[in-house]
Amino acid sequence: MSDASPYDALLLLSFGGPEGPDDVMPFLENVTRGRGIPRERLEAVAEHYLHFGGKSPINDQNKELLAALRRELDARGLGGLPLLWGNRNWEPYVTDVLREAHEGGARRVLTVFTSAYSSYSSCRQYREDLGRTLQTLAEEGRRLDVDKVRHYFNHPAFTDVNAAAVADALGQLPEQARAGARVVFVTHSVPDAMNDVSGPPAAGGGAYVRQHLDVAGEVARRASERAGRTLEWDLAYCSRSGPPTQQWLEPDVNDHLRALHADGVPGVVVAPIGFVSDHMEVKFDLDTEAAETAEEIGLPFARAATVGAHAEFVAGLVDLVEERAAQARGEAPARPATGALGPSHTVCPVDCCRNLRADLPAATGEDYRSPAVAGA
Ligand SMILES: CC1=C(CCC(=O)O)c2cc3nc(cc4[nH]c(cc5[nH]c(cc1n2)c(C)c5CCC(=O)O)c(CCC(=O)O)c4C)C(CCC(=O)O)=C3C
Ligand SMILES: [Fe+2]
Repeated sequence: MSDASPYDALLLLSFGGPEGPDDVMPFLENVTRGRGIPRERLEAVAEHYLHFGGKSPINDQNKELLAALRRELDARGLGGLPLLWGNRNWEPYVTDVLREAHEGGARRVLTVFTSAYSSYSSCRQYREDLGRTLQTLAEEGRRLDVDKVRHYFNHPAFTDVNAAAVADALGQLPEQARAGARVVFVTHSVPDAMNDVSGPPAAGGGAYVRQHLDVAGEVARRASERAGRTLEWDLAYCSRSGPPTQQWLEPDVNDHLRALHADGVPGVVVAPIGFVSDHMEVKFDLDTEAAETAEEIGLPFARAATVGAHAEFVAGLVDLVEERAAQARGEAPARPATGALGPSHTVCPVDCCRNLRADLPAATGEDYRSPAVAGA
């Protein structure tokens, strides 16, 4: 019998995205407030959204994931566990969602981020969103506690579903491009400085890249087994922003495709392991821009699916919910992980994925102290 106690609600915490053309600029202002993104970059990114009718794909993808999570929870006898959805940058905003949950009786909420890796952008910034929310609710006299599931980049469900997707995409390449095809794993670029401080300080930083390399190697190994031959692979990056003076992780996927073509590689599978669903970065930066680059140079190109709401991935997330709940009850559940890094920490250590701009309260960390509750 499944057990999610001591948690009384589960929250999917995500990025948020615009629902139509009028939302695009206000959304981008929410995302970039105080972050020093050049105006030209903002205008270019607004065009990406407008190219798709001003609507981000991310909200519908989250709704699909929520429906799949609901089915899996119900199937495991967790039909009574409320499932919530909140975002950082667009409605439904996480503060509103947790306020309403508190009103409905929730006191201890477990969260799953729609992001699998360690870094300020992919982990700590969500923890700060929760920290700010708990501060707001405390000022309103509401006490709520939150925890999160561990990073799932190396959970077997994540690596397995990605490996099947790579093998499928390989099969979509024209016959003559298949044998020597390269797998190009892609993730979101971040500033070098952000990568340098990613993960627990005790591990020496650089966790963002290290985790991706670990997943890439494991996914390639599993996809090679499926394909019956050893697949060569690289890691490339997309969606660089920020001023040109700042160093971000490279190579850019477009540059890398050109370099592979120049080396005589006959085809590529582009596998966006850095994304859990087909976000705008996947739809625009890969399916539109990188696909155009490949077309231009005559390089056969197939894009591997993201995990999305795949049943095996969803089951893995619910396994992680059960695992975290068991830990919260003082039990020692199995913590499966693929690759060389082992299961990630349960509670983020002090200065994990440090914020280089400001020191803000970040919930679900070792040094986090719940704010004083007004009137308590
Ligand atoms: C590591 C990472 C993830 C993966 C982890 C996770 O999933 O959270 C991610 C996700 C996402 N990023 C997204 C959108 C944007 N990110 C931006 C800006 C930035 N992202 C960064 C990093 C990441 N971002 C960084 C270092 C910046 C620079 C500014 C800053 O330091 O904050 C900007 C501003 C314009 C621009 O400069 O591109 C936009 C519009 C969307 C929504 C997509 C949709 O609508 O489908 C999603 C899921
Ligand atoms: Fe981003």
